[in-house]
Amino acid sequence: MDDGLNGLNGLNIYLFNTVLDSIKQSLCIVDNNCVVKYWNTAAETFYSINKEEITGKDVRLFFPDALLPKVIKEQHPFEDVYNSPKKDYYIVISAAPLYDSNNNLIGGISLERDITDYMKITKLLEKTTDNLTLLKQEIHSINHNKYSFSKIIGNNEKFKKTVELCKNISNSNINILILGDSGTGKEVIARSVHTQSNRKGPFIPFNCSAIPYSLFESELFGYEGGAFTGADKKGKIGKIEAANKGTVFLDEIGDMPLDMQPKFLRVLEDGIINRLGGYSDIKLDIRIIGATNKNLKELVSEGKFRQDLYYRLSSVVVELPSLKERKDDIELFVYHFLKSFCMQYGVNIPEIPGNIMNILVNYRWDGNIRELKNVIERIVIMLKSYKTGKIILEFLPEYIYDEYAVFEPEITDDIGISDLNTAVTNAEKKAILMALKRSKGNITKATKILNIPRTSLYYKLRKYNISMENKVISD
Ligand SMILES: Nc1ncnc2c1ncn2[C@@H]1O[C@H](COP(=O)(O)OP(=O)(O)OP(=O)(O)O)[C@@H](O)[C@H]1O
Repeated sequence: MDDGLNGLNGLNIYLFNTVLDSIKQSLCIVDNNCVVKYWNTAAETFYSINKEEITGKDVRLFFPDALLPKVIKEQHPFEDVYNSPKKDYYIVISAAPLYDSNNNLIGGISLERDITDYMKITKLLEKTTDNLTLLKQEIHSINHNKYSFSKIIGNNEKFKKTVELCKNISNSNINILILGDSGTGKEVIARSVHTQSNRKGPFIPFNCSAIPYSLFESELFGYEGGAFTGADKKGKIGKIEAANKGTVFLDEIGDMPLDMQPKFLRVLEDGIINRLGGYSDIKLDIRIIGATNKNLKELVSEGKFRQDLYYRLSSVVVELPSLKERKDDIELFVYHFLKSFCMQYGVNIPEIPGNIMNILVNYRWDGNIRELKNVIERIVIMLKSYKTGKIILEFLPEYIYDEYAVFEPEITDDIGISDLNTAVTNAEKKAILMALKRSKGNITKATKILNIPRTSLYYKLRKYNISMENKVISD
């Protein structure tokens, strides 16, 4: 007769132990009083509890929340129950009641799969996925908010006040007129206002001076199918309509043709447009930002710009200072653009020599920030191609360095009477010095003036011990 777990003896026990110890999962067998009858080697290793220690004892003494007592009580199997029996360890338990041949409950068995490594990898994966999501969001926000007030550079007080004003009115629907010379950042400001406004529609720029008169109306207001010869049969929406729920940026607004201005005034007043060749009004939700480097008031007095349009446009007028009015920001811009172009071109960020920074700070910058940005890009490109590792004066565009280059060698007329060889030598030295003076120390130009190869000039400089130390432009 089978007496359950207590019926295991001799060979049976030996075989039983060998089989169960070869299982890689932790295994525990208890009798119907929850007393441990078997504890395999894998369980010993995982829980650091010896067989001798636990066998014959109530499993609840070691594991108060063990699953086996529940299995025995409910006589119900459990499969793949997730548990973390100790910190940073994870298992999946399956447990079932055990019955003898007469179907009497004799105990329970549990098998535990160690999934710690799997859980660690899963957690790592989750973390990596989270990081990836964050990075994606970051990239999205960088790409979509390429223009935002936080990216606008400038510590100049006048400029900071202007930016503050723009920030404050971003959220309202008020029209803005931005005044400033070319390259002072009018479009950057307009785009930042749009980003900050949270208007759902797009930012549509339109340059009033870049569109031929014949296309102006159809480009800005759109047209109905067949409105004019060559027009698309389906018609086309104009820039203003395309910016519905967003912002239209009208650059060079002073150049808007006079006969277009009443039509545009209607957009400003009622948000209504009529496509070219169309009869129905199209109501839009539009914010207008205009910009110009011209004196609009003067254009009004000359009759080139409608006064009512001017007043309507200039609810808020923002004036951007030119770069020479914000000299205190030039160094900041230089370092900002240097860093960003070095990253773009894969060049180590170099120091800027004091004399070069001096030139950059004192230059006129008629083209404002755009011009400065282009000069810094040029410097970085030269740095990359010439692999000098440092910025030299010749990297500056010629029109800038010519203005600042100085080379004042001492040229004496007192050659004196001497033998012919000495006289020829002295004359040659003088010619070289004068050529260098005229070329402001530029070797290439001096060789052209002297009509000799570059190598010859270098040879003669050494021969006559002519130092180029006073020259601002290095060669
Ligand atoms: N405050 C600023 N911070 C960083 N970059 C700027 C700033 N202002 C202008 N820039 C850069 O200078 C360049 C010229 O700016 P933007 O096109 O806005 O000038 P603009 O006044 O609209 O010129 P234009 O009248 O010729 O259209 C752009 O490349 C822009 O990125």
